[in-house]
Amino acid sequence: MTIEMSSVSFAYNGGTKGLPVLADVDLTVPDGEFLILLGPSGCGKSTLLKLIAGFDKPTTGEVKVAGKTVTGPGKDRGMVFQDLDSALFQWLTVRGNVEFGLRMNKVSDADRKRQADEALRMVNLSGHVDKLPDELSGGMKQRVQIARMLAMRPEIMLMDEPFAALDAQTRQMLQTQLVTIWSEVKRTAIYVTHDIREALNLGQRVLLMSAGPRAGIKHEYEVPLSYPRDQTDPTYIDLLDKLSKDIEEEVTKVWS
Ligand SMILES: Nc1ncnc2c1ncn2[C@@H]1O[C@H](COP(=O)(O)OP(=O)(O)OP(=O)(O)O)[C@@H](O)[C@H]1O
Repeated sequence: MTIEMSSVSFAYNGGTKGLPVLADVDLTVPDGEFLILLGPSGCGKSTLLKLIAGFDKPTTGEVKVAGKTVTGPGKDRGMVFQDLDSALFQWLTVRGNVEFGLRMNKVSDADRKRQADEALRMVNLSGHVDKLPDELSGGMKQRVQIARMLAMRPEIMLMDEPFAALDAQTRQMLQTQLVTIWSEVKRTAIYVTHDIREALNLGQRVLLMSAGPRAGIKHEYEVPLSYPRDQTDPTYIDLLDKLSKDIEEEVTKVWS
């Protein structure tokens, strides 16, 4: 599904306090794209994602999904959060967590089992369905979150720094797995990160956000490389260099 944002501004508390976090954001995400939102801490990446998810409403402007104005959350959009512990129901098993949304939506027993099994297979957790979140590593918890989203079969997958709290090796392994899943399900994906290599390993397009307040999209970079990304490819190295300089400029603004 295509996502369109036109002249979107957003201020917490409806703009009564302080400056808007986001100002005049125009953005089109074509159906099936893997898009990265990259930017300095606090610039408004999560806020932008929440506007697409429908958790918040733009103060001005409009967000459309498949041509329809977003007025709240919907089954067409699934979300994965950064938080390792509060995102999962601690009292439910892996299967219980993955099936939760399907139960809420009154999906039949047979379909619920089939959709959950398929999602668990995609994240390689089929052998851990009876474990509780407490018994899982950080990487496994994030795979449960991804499975929970996949089981609902959303048209749009929204991911807010899902691997940020994980060690480098696990993060790289999950990046590879995520690209495989995205290639299989062929859905639109928007992924928030402040890690430049992660952006280049995952995205077909990387949007660099400017420092807030009144943040917007500063530059966009196409990543014309096949998966898995070869980090020694001159194009990869060139993009890494450009993005590093560009983001450093924005981080400097935050601290000056
Ligand atoms: N619920 C809220 N109420 C008021 N201000 C908020 C709220 N949530 C976020 N903010 C502020 O909005 C700005 C953007 O926050 P946001 O979380 O979108 O940034 P981010 O780019 O995702 O940051 P990070 O990379 O650190 O997660 C920040 O200045 C933040 O303090």
